[in-house]
Amino acid sequence: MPAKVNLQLGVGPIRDDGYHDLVNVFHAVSLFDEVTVEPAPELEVRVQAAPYSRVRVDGVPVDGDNLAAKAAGIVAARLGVEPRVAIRIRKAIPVAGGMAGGSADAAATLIACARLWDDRSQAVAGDQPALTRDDLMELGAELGSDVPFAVLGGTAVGVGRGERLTPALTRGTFHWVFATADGGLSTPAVYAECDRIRAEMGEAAAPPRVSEGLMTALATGDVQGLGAALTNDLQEAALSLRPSLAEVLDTGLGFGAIGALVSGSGPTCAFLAETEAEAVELAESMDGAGVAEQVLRAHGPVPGAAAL
Ligand SMILES: C[C@@](CO)(OP(=O)(O)O)[C@H](O)COP(=O)(O)OP(=O)(O)OC[C@H]1O[C@@H](n2ccc(N)nc2=O)[C@H](O)[C@@H]1O
Ligand SMILES: Nc1ncnc2c1ncn2[C@@H]1O[C@H](COP(=O)(O)OP(=O)(O)O)[C@@H](O)[C@H]1O
Repeated sequence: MPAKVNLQLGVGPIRDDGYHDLVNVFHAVSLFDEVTVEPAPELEVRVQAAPYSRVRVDGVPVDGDNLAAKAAGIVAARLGVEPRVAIRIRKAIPVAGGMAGGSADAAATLIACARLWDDRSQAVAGDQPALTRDDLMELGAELGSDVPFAVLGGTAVGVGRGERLTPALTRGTFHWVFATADGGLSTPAVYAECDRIRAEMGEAAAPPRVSEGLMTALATGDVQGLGAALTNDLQEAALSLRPSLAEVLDTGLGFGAIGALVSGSGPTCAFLAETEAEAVELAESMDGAGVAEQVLRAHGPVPGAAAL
């Protein structure tokens, strides 16, 4: 189940329900959590770092608060069964890193549970599959704004709170380097800091619009154009809460990254490289500079969550 980076995160005014209106261009990258779901006497969640991964999983809940457990509950309720499953999560996506690892685990669990409980529901529903991918994306939106994209994958434009998706046309593969940070950032805290800074500056948030330059760069596979078009309205807030990220971004740009930004609410920073070979070089240089907890490499776009 892939991680994501936001190629454009346009944050508009705060809505009555407390969410912000967004233009959120999601891009799924080849950094995967692995989730297995098996029948069990009762709902159970186990979380560990994936083999060869140094992800710190201590902050991840192993009870009903885990997004994967909530996903199992929501599918069970829809199909009229009990959520009696053991969910095992092997994490390679940084936790609370702005790469939507929890959403990836939730998407995987939605798909796995729908498949596991499909037989019973088919008896009720005839030849129709129990739940289509669209149904699962709808259920996912109840779990979190990023979950529908984790089901869909690829590259997509999200509006509303980020849950209403349209796939974007892309050409080719893009190569990324990610610099993780020690300790996560809370998504609500970063949105609140963005509001605080705007209020302090007396700025009224305008409704965000999709960047045409970004869409053209994606459709034509123009890496330089993509690098120039990367934007994140939460970046200033993430930097305000974690000033050390400025040095991380500067270091990557200094080593020749053709674009750099904080991924979503951070603190992971994303760097675009011209080619795979340049990504390897950039990752080595970043590693040597010692400004990141961990340096990871990935490519995108990749498909969304899938049952194997
Ligand atoms: C910022 C983004 C960018 O993709 O993700 P991360 O970088 O954290 O992974 C998303 O907008 C996060 O999506 P997700 O993590 O699913 O958030 P949710 O559970 O829906 O909401 C958590 C909290 O974030 C804030 N929130 C979220 C979405 C939105 N459009 N406006 C908001 O203000 C609200 O404070 C909300 O209570
Ligand atoms: N399966 C899960 N994996 C990771 N975090 C989870 C999960 N379920 C719930 N959480 C909680 O959600 C928070 C944010 O998770 P995550 O999706 O990793 O980051 P982000 O929202 O920054 O992309 C974590 O700090 C953790 O408390």
